[in-house]
Amino acid sequence: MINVTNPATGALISQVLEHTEDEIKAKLENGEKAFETWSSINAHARSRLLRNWSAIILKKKQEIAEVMTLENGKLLKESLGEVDYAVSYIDWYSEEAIRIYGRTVPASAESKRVIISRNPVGLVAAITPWNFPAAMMTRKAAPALAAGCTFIIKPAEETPLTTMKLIELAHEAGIPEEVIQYVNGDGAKIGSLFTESRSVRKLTFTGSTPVGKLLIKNSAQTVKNVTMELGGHAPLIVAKDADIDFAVKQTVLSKFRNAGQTCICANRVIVHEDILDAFSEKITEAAAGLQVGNGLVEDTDVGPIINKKGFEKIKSQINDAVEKGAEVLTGNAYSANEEKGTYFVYPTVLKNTERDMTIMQEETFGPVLPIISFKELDEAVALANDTAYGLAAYFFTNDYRVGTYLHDHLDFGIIGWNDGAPSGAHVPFGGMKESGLGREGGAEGIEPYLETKYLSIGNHM
Ligand SMILES: NC(=O)c1ccc[n+]([C@@H]2O[C@H](COP(=O)([O-])OP(=O)(O)OC[C@H]3O[C@@H](n4cnc5c(N)ncnc54)[C@H](O)[C@@H]3O)[C@@H](O)[C@H]2O)c1
Ligand SMILES: O=C[C@H](O)CS(=O)(=O)O
Repeated sequence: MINVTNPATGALISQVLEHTEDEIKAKLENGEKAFETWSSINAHARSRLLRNWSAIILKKKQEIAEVMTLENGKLLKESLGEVDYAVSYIDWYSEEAIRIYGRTVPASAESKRVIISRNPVGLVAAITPWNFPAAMMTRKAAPALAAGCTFIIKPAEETPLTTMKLIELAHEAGIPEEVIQYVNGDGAKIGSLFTESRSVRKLTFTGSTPVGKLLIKNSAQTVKNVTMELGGHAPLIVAKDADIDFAVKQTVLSKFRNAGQTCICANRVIVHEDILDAFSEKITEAAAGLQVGNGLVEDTDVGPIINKKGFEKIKSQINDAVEKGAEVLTGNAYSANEEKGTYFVYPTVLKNTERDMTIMQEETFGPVLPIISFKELDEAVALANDTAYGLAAYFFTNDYRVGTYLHDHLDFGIIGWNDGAPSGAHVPFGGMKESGLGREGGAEGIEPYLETKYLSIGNHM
């Protein structure tokens, strides 16, 4: 059994059966068999079924959001927002389903004709993280189903309930049970079953970079098509001319969403030396004013850390920075109860950080904001790009030349210019370098679920 607990209280909220190896293999076979029927249903019918799914989820929005907050710990208002965000992917791909175009090209001889078509890859296996249990699932399931693929997912052990609920609602919407399925259990074990299986033609993973690397390696044995949405370490540059108050608001929005546990949270703030004190003072005041507590309580701004492992990583990064000379402007305070298994980190702002500090090199995944200063723009770019990651980056400036220079020189897949919240179903979300492979969302997000086939017809009249 998997014990699902509330990270804010430690209370056991549910127990979920782990699937056996035989059950998982049977589901994979069923998913492969169901592909023939599902992929032959016309795209307009698939589109309608996705719209049904979207409508049914929205009717259950409050219930789903409450379950999400109970198992994830995020604020109820964030869970409500995530349900809308998750549904936006289903809506977007319900429309893309009927816009998967092929084309003809001029043949090389009068007796020939050439037709190029786009076809679903087959059974898609997905593995998703705990931090967005609804959106990370629909960001994969919606384009896969729209393309005509069948789908099986292993949600994170911390947050299986939200994903299980969404799949139950998909069946209620008329999407057949074998077309979209879930399995629960140990990630490593199920990951191996997915990568070894020849029934699975596509593996899509959202999670940490180390696990992503392992899955890419193991997928080579059957040459699987892979999408990897991995770790991040977002820089946030505040230029000399920036509107400081606006930059502070957007930095708080980016940094403290989901208690700092998102892949695109600002992880390093790089501020021009002329405005360093003014920015530091304002961001510290804002961070110190955030309420920490249970996500179900209305006035809470920052919920719990998901587990002890995440909590200890955050603490170790703060301790390392302080030992190497960082100044704590606010935070570096904790509320932990080992017996209950509850862990809270108070919003923390660090100043006088240096590149050699762990917090400047590794993803934090917590409500901690290290600040470093720069003088010339190329120095800011060098600091920002000094990471193995390439997911999201942000900068705040009203100078067109500064903005275009930074856009051109920052090596990140997602860039927010005066925008701390750049995500959406309409844009190709994803990273460069060790932040992953492929994109999810937008026109690009259905491509990973399609194979291109061309037909050359000879001896034509
Ligand atoms: N790029 C994105 O879109 C995105 C979105 C959300 C989270 N993330 C990243 O995910 C990480 C946080 O999530 P997490 O702690 O759940 O990550 P994680 O990699 O530990 O776990 C993610 C999923 O992988 C499973 N898993 C764990 N070990 C596995 C293995 N050996 N083989 C197969 N599956 C395995 C887990 O059970 C879980 O379902 C952060 O690095 C964050 O940046 C990235
Ligand atoms: O944590 C990663 C998510 O993809 C962030 S977002 O909700 O998509 O912005």
